Amino acid sequence: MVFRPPFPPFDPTDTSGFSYETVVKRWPVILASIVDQLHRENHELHIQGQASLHEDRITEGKAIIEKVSKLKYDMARDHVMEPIPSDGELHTDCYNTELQELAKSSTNYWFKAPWLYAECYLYRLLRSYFAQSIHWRNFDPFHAQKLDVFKKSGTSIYGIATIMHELESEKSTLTSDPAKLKVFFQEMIQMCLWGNATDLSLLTHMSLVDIEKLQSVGKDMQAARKEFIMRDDKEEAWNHLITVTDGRVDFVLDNAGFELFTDLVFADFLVTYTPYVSKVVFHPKLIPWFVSDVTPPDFDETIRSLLDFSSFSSAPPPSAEQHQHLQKLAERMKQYLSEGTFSLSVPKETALSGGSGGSQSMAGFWTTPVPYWDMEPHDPKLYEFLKSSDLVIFKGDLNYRKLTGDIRWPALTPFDEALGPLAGSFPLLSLRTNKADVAVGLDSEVLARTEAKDPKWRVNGKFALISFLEKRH
Ligand SMILES: O=P(O)(O)OC[C@H]1O[C@](O)(CO)[C@@H](O)[C@@H]1O
Repeated sequence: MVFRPPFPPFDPTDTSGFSYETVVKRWPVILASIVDQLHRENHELHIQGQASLHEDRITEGKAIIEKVSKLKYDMARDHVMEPIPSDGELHTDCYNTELQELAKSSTNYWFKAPWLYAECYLYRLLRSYFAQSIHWRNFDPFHAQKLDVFKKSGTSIYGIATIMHELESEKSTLTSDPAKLKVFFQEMIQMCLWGNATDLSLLTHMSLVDIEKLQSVGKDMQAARKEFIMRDDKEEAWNHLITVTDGRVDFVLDNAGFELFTDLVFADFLVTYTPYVSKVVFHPKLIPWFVSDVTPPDFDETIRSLLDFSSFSSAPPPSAEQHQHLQKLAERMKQYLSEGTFSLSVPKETALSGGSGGSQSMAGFWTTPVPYWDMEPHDPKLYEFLKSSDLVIFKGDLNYRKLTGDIRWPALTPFDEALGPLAGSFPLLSLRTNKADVAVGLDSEVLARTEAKDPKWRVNGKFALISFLEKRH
């Protein structure tokens, strides 16, 4: 039995909502950037002076440019959403069956379809253009963008690596003092939460000396940040974690680059310093997704970049010590990966779409349009796997939208109610900066205060929700 929520989903028929703005402004820009990227790739092949060698690839590239341009045209004119072509990859039926359902209510149009469905459909449709080609099957149109932003994050990456180095020298003090561990755990959550913000000034500097300070004057600092965190379940998450011994944590990943680095650092902290966690599984997406989401090739590249001194630009340039700190941290992550302490939910060498034909692995579900409350009937294997986790951390805004179905829930709706049948299946922590209209589990006073302060709190990325829910036994 699929779950039927009591309210409708967000869609662009409400022209004051964020979904309308996305369809009108954001998606066209994303499509235009793909076209630009493909032109650049084709141009590169030309100027290499080997156009005849790459003729087939160039021709296919032009055909994909045409398809993306037509899509942009159709979208702007609110044309009907075409079925996903049979491209031999995952979920065509799932997307097309839903499209037929939408057709019954004449909502199979770009400006009428539920936003969550339409946005997932967009990335799956784009994938089909590349998947149907011979020479562009393994091409990620967002890869250059992801790498570029990551390379520019050097200053923060070196800063965090040095903090982790300092932590190491105090390991015995830290591991024997749960109060200190708790402070660090909470800081790690903050780092991970704001990891996708461009303004990284919200990152707290962490050292043992600072922890002492945090424990005494911490209230003020937390209060300053609390203003932006509209729901804060860090304490609940900690109280859960300390009941676990040698457990497994799952990260349902969001963005590649700096955000993935913060996820890896949090994971490193959990297994290196706490007795609670001895294994971490990272869940990537199998296809290029929402521009910056982590695919298996991105994951692999991140570890390689962290190990390579020349990867990052930072101002001022890093010192030899900073290089060493990052090297050591990255070596430890690499070791955790090789010994299985860290793992991906798919083999790490997995190509886009899971390789030829696409594999029915545990990563496929994340690129369906299905709200997570229907995870069990749609992907029982994944559901069972997550049920055996000691904590599942859902990163970012899109995961939050899928957890809550991107439904017009009143903001005071309890978090567990908005999760539908998923609630209580496993201990769940959602770390989300608000970039879409849906928000639940809020306190009425916090809501009123925030509304008065910044009416754009739902979508401007300045506010955040840390939502934890325990497993029901
Ligand atoms: O990377 P995140 O945090 O999942 O954010 C993606 C979000 O960005 C948006 O594309 C809007 O900017 C939303 O559609 C989506 O939920």
